[in-house]
Amino acid sequence: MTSPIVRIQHVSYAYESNYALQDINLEIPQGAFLGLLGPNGGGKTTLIKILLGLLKPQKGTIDLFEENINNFSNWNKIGYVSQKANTFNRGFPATVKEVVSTGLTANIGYFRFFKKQHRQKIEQAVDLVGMSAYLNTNIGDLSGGQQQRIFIARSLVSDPSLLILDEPTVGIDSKHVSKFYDLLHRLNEENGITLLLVSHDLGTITSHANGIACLNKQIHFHGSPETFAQLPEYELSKIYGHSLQVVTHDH
Ligand SMILES: Nc1ncnc2c1ncn2[C@@H]1O[C@H](COP(=O)(O)OP(=O)(O)OP(=O)(O)O)[C@@H](O)[C@H]1O
Repeated sequence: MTSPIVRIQHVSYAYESNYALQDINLEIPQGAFLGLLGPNGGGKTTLIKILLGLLKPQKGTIDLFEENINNFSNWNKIGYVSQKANTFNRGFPATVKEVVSTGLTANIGYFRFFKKQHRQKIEQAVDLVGMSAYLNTNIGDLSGGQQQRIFIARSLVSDPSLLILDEPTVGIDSKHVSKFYDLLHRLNEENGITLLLVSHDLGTITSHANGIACLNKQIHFHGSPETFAQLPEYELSKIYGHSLQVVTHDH
């Protein structure tokens, strides 16, 4: 078995004296599609910020691609799509091509000398998300779902091995959500990109991810969606602080 590409060991993080994360242990194997679930304030964003190197935990260690995060420099291996990605105003003065090219900033020194390769990377990424017909379209003229695809393309131009998506379907209408998950499956299964998907949408995440981790200050569950769906209600309410029902969707 290959080593996990993310290894979180005994990580705790406090804002001033309030712990947002306590003794987190979590491993993400290469090729996983892990859904990270948790209530509001459960620490999901804090954990993502730690994985992106934006916050430094007071306790514990993190390895990314088998390297301690403090020595890790290959950040273009990690793509990030935030939930706020799809809030562009109509008329925002940038085309799809321009928006996607901003994902190359980390490699721009290299690409400055390889303009053709630069262009090809952008076109390939836009093709991968099924938006080739819109290369020269203004980003503000696209629907929320289309914009989110473009933001995924932007994160794909640097060839990430791990893609972190924070509530990527917030604000996207339901008919585009299933297409969006088709895209994620394609990236995961055909392109071998490991996915970490943060979501409140329990039903959708349990139908799509192949692993589930529940975070409410601590990791309360980490296992398969099938085992998660069979958790008794009292276990779920421990995770969420209130009772809830898992409604699975067909895909
Ligand atoms: N900058 C900050 N300063 C102080 N406390 C913070 C800060 N950011 C987050 N917190 C607190 O840390 C805890 C975890 O917050 P976090 O945003 O990581 O949770 P979350 O699971 O992402 O929530 P949501 O689903 O609402 O985005 C919460 O109690 C929150 O109030």
